[in-house]
Amino acid sequence: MQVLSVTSEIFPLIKTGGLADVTGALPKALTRFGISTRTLVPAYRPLRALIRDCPPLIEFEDLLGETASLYAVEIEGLELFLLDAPALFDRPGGPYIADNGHDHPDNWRRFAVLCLAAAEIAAGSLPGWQPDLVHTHDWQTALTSVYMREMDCKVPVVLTIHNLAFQGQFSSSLLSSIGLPPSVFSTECLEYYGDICYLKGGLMTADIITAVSPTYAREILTARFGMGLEGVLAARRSKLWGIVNGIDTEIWDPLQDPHLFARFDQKTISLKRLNKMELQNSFGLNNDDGPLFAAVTRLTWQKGMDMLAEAADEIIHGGGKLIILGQGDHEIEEQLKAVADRYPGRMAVQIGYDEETAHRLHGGADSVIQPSRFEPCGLTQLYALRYGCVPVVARTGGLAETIIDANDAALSAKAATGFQFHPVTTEGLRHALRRALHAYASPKEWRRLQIQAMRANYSWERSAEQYANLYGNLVKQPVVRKNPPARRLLS
Ligand SMILES: Nc1ncnc2c1ncn2[C@@H]1O[C@H](COP(=O)(O)OP(=O)(O)O[C@H]2O[C@H](CO)[C@@H](O)[C@H](O)[C@H]2O)[C@@H](O)[C@H]1O
Repeated sequence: MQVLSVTSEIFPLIKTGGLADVTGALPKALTRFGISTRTLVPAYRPLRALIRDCPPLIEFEDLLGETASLYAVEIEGLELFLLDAPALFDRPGGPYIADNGHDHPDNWRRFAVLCLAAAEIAAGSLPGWQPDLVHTHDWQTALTSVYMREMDCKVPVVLTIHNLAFQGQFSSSLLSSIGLPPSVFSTECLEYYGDICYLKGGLMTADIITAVSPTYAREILTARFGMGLEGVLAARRSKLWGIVNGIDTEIWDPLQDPHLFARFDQKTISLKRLNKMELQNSFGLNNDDGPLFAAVTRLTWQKGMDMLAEAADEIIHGGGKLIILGQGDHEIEEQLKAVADRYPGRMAVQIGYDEETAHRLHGGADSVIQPSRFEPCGLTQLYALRYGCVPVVARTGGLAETIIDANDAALSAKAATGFQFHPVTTEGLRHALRRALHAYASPKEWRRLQIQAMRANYSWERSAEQYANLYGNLVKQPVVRKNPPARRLLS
């Protein structure tokens, strides 16, 4: 089966968050089911070197008035189509945000062009290759299925929601500029409170919708987590599935990780201490026996990092230390830095995005904290499990279903892998941190939690099979089945 995945980011080429991890890992995991994926991604400025000496596969003469070229390249086992539209993608800044910290003002146009190119490919524009199925991700690529419907292209489409908070909502006056007829400006398609909403268009026109965990798939049907789209999702409920993300166990492997000072596995977990010391030294923290907590995340309200700023004293007064790596809302960055200034030698904050430090933090920290107010799946807690960090997480979304709380029953069943808290408040977080500090004080109990965490299996194997089954049902091609099919969401 041939699949066209359409995405605005993909690891290792361009990443701002978990979306890239998933779009980079899933194609590799799907190959064992006979599924071959080609991924369409914009040729952003840092990626243009990859196409310098390649001839284009085809030229698009008019994608919403832009000329663009399509290149095929293979990188680290990923087959990519790079869409080179220099006026839209060859510029400074990140995929979504300009150097001035604001969204690129023409994001509506940049991602519409990406979607239109995807639809053209799906409809057969490429000589010798046409996908059996298209897989889109989040609002940036959700318009693909709208364009496909307008072209009467019948190739089935799966749309994955990684985060419903980002919807691609723009003025309805732009409709003709994205080449769509007035008929799509209806509640059945793009219309959303008088505006146009790219994600809604995708939700209404994709054949199947997936959310990145079964819990999140249920949550988004409620007003609390549905972000205004709960009604749309309810209308499409029979097409909505939840499949939990996996992790790339080659890139996130404590035994092979090139970024670690000391590599380890379950048997040699005591070596983790060396990473902790190296980390504490490099961040200017004291090298005492207290537990080292870490957080690697966007510093935003979603991720609850303001709550962590308020609860950090619980860690410090309990004898622990804390390192935070992240960037995001200026206010939360300043709030965290101000707390760190109060606790020299015990708390450090690194503002920025740094893949290597993220690995080192997982390699050395005793615990990773993820106090998200909502979390579709979450990957950091899965990396934490694999690296023997005992996670402290909010009981929401994918966090609720991937971490087994260390309550009495789970402890005696030797199943516990971390600490959950609910309600998701600063007080709730403080309570969970106290529980973690208490557990750390018993080395035997802590070691057991670490080993149980490391035994949890969140590789892509099972989840990729669930995607393969969904694809197989849509294109009516059997795939190799090893586990039961994905759970459909019924009532
Ligand atoms: N400052 C920093 N430096 C280095 N690395 C950093 C970093 N900040 C974050 N990261 C990395 O970015 C990724 C974040 O992924 P998450 O899944 O935790 O959240 P995100 O909200 O981006 O993803 C959304 O999509 C994913 C994928 O579906 C869902 O799991 C998630 O719930 C949803 O919100 C991880 O690989 C993490 O290590």
